[in-house]
Amino acid sequence: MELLTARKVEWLQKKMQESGTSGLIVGLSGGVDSAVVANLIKQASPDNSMALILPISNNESDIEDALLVAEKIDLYCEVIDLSDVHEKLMKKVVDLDKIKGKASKEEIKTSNANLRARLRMSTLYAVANTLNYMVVGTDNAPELYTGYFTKYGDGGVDILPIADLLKRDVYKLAKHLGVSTSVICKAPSAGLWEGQTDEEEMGVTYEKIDAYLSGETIDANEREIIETLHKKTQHKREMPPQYKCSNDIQNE
Ligand SMILES: Nc1ncnc2c1ncn2[C@@H]1O[C@H](COP(=O)(O)OP(=O)(O)OC[C@H]2O[C@@H]([n+]3cccc(C(=O)O)c3)[C@H](O)[C@@H]2O)[C@@H](O)[C@H]1O
Ligand SMILES: Nc1ncnc2c1ncn2[C@@H]1O[C@H](COP(=O)(O)OP(=O)(O)OP(=O)(O)O)[C@@H](O)[C@H]1O
Ligand SMILES: [Mg+2]
Repeated sequence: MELLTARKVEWLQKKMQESGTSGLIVGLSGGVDSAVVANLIKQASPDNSMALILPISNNESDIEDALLVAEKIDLYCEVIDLSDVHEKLMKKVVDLDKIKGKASKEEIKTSNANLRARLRMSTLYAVANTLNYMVVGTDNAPELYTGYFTKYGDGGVDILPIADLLKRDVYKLAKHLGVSTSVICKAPSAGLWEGQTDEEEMGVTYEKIDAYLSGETIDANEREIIETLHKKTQHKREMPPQYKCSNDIQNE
């Protein structure tokens, strides 16, 4: 874990140097992924790293956990409450003639949830642009493989230092880095609605996705869920398709 930490810290420093950026910023949720990334950016850039806590009607305990993570490693941290902005924007969306009374509750819930992630992304970039920082993402290997992230939301970042880690390795690294038990022990949640947990929404546990990605044998129905999620979300791992006028048409 010590060597892994050192390699990741060196990699972040190299990426900063190559990009000509001056620092690193992460969104801190009170969950384990962002706690690990917060530790890595603090080590990589002690004087030019920061975290933003961006509550949108979040649990008070998550905000407290996020503050504790930052405090423990002396990472500069500020809070911007986005609840009002989110509520106002969402109201304008649901009031559109094309949507009002026509979209289902489920469709609105999804849009409402993903808007949270995209407002956080916009806020992180607003700060990063001002300070010439890079936005550091927190997606891990199972999340990337299953596409369990919001396109251009929490997926909209500049670099992904824990993209290679299985969830079980994120926990190991978190323990090594001294992340508190309250953060490590809570159920992974995107926090996009009350009571949401990653595993319930995906329909498969991180343990099984980790096993699948490690080449271990898992139940056929679980493999099916993982492979379906992966296929359905391929578009999130690629650049948008670009229309190119073919030579045939140009010659016509
Ligand atoms: N085949 C295709 N080719 C190109 N684009 C395609 C497409 N299919 C959909 N799209 C586009 O993608 C959009 C759907 O993707 P997206 O907006 O991502 O939305 P969605 O499919 O809902 O995926 C987000 C999922 O990630 C979860 N999440 C979000 C944020 C954080 C975390 C976390 O772990 O913390 C988890 C969230 O709970 C939800 O299950 C569509 O509205 C459409 O614009
Ligand atoms: N309230 C928040 N404030 C700031 N950033 C947030 C907030 N909620 C989510 N994020 C950002 O979105 C990322 C994706 O959330 P995700 O739930 O996958 O990670 P996590 O909360 O760090 O860990 P876990 O998956 O174990 O809950 C977070 O790591 C964080 O960078
Ligand atoms: Mg979370």
